[in-house]
Amino acid sequence: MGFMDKLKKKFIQNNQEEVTTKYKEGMEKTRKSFSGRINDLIARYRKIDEDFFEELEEVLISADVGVMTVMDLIDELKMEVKRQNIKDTKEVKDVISEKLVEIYYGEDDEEIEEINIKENELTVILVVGVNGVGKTTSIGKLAHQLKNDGKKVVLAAGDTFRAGAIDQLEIWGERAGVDVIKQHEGSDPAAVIFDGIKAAKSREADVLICDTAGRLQNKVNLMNELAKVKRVIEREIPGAPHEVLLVLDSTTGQNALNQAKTFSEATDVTGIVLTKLDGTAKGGIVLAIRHELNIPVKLVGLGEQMEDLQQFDANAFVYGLFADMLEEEEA
Ligand SMILES: Nc1nc2c(ncn2[C@@H]2O[C@H](COP(=O)(O)OP(=O)(O)OP(=O)(O)O)[C@@H](O)[C@H]2O)c(=O)[nH]1
Repeated sequence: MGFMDKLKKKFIQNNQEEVTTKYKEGMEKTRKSFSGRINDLIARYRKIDEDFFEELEEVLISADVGVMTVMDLIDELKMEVKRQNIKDTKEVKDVISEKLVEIYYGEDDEEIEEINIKENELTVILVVGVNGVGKTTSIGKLAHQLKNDGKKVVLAAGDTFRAGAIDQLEIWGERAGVDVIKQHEGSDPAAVIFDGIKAAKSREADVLICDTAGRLQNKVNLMNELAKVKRVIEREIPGAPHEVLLVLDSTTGQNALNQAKTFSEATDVTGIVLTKLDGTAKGGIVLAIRHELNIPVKLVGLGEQMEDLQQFDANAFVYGLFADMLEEEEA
């Protein structure tokens, strides 16, 4: 049984078909482009040779997989093709799917990296990222999901810089049915977050999600602002923040990678929220982020609905990428 068949079986056994459907739908653009180009390659090359690998390399790079990641992946593929003595290009697609999962998880045990939510104590999540990437939307969706899981959630409107950011967060708070702590535009973000902590404590909340402004023009300012916010949080709650989530827009490709570099230099980013994966044909960015920056992707945006923010699962991701392979077989 091939890797993709095994994946399918595993998802069915675990009653996770809903997850695979979300990924399949959300990754349609990437699948059509990426998998389509690989199909085209396979049709043109009967035998696996150097030229085949060279073209495959181009396909992977143009899907934003990242040059370093692609090099490693191609090396792995070459070894595996030799080891299994694969001659037929048709079989190679299954090997690619397997290696993509392996390259994502790297040396780690294959394990989904969940958001770190503490039991019986207040969890503080700091959310950073530049404007327009889907930060507010993602905070709203996360709040909604945590609330559905039975958690009491409070939001702190720490983006006091962008006009309208506070109102927007309030709208999401209303939608999700959670409290939003705010001050006026232009006030000190650290002060808002301080208020948020006080409120979360007195209301016995389980999770406090803090929005922040993401001004990138000046790295020193960004660093200072984030450091100040973190100091306030650490002082009030030892061991917090429990997560620093960086929101990136997957449609921005290399820019997203550059933002990740800048933010991880400014603060300890513990996880990535990758939005708008449904809006790009270059979903390979997930692999580049993980492999080249070594920061786990914890959540992905697969659409505009509340439930479309999904925990990242590399197996489901690869399943979404190559789902047409299984349908071909079934047909
Ligand atoms: N299709 C799709 N759209 C998304 C996703 N996440 C966010 N969006 C959309 O992206 C747009 C920008 O999102 P916002 O949350 O308003 O952007 P922003 O991050 O608030 O800006 P800041 O709060 O200033 O950082 C909105 O129209 C969202 O609906 C996603 O995963 N898929």
